[in-house]
Amino acid sequence: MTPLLDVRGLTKHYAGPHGRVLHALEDVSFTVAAGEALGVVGESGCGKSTLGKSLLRLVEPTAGEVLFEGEDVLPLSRRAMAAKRRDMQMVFQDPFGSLNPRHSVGTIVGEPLAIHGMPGGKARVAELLDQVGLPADAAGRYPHEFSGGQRQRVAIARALALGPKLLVADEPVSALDVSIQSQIINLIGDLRRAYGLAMIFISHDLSVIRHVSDRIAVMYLGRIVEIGPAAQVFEAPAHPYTRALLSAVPRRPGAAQPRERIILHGDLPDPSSPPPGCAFHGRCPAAMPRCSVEPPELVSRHVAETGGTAIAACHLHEHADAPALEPA
Ligand SMILES: Nc1ncnc2c1ncn2[C@@H]1O[C@H](COP(=O)(O)OP(=O)(O)OP(=O)(O)O)[C@@H](O)[C@H]1O
Repeated sequence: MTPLLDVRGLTKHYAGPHGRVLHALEDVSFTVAAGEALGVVGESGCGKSTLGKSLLRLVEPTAGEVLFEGEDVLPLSRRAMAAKRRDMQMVFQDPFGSLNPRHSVGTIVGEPLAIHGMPGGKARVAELLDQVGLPADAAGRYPHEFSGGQRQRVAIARALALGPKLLVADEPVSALDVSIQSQIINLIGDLRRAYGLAMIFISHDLSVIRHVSDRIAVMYLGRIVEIGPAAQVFEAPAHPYTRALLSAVPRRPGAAQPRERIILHGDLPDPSSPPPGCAFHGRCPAAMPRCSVEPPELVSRHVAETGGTAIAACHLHEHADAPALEPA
């Protein structure tokens, strides 16, 4: 069956410092099925936002394909792409910057309907506000009258107005108080189920990603280094980078033993001069000599210990007789 979204070799280069090429996104491939939630996680600067924006062409990718329902959206004219955005919507991190302060909430939520000539008007806006848990009189008020969490509800209502099939949520709760974050995460989950929405949920925070994802992609320096079902990635992470990220997340209550904390030394390398070989080798506790020379491919390998399949870009995983990783 054709996946809803099929991303192939997606690459985005920016102009970097001193005339260099900044490799923000490098040869990224994955699929998302209708109704599925893919979490994308990685440190600041690894290319998560560039990925989200590239899918909707809010930045223009340098190379690759973004097949939405089997059709590559990258060659589409500006006009055809604008029409396609009925099906592909995005919610951003900053609920303060992403809403026009001069427009009432009713105008903001209703604008996509008006632009696309969709019927419904005020009644549909009222329905959307109700669905995101805002009072009916919110339509006549302005963004500054609302808290951060309420503004994010407005942004979500606007994104849902056209009945999209895919929602890209880029750090949608990172700017909010922790007490509000779970309310918005629950709201997104409820709406996703109600609308049968597929979602790409971008976050640097694995404990947030865990709650919302069917599958998880872990990014490092512009590439996916591990991807798989959420339970597999959480319970038996295959890539040493994933293991390090997870070691900082408290285990579920009742888990047998705490994870040993893996401290990563150094920073994310400079994406305008990526290291040779595996980009993670300089920080990797399991690095071997070949890691600094040969870039690893994303390969899948059956993990006897868990009975699952790990898909990771790591030389440790290229051979069936590779040494087993310790249970995470
Ligand atoms: N418009 C731009 N021009 C030049 N470089 C850019 C631009 N946007 C992003 N970058 C660079 O691309 C790399 C990836 O950035 P991106 O924002 O996609 O990462 P991220 O994982 O979303 O990080 P964060 O969570 O901090 O936003 C970074 O090195 C960033 O500095």
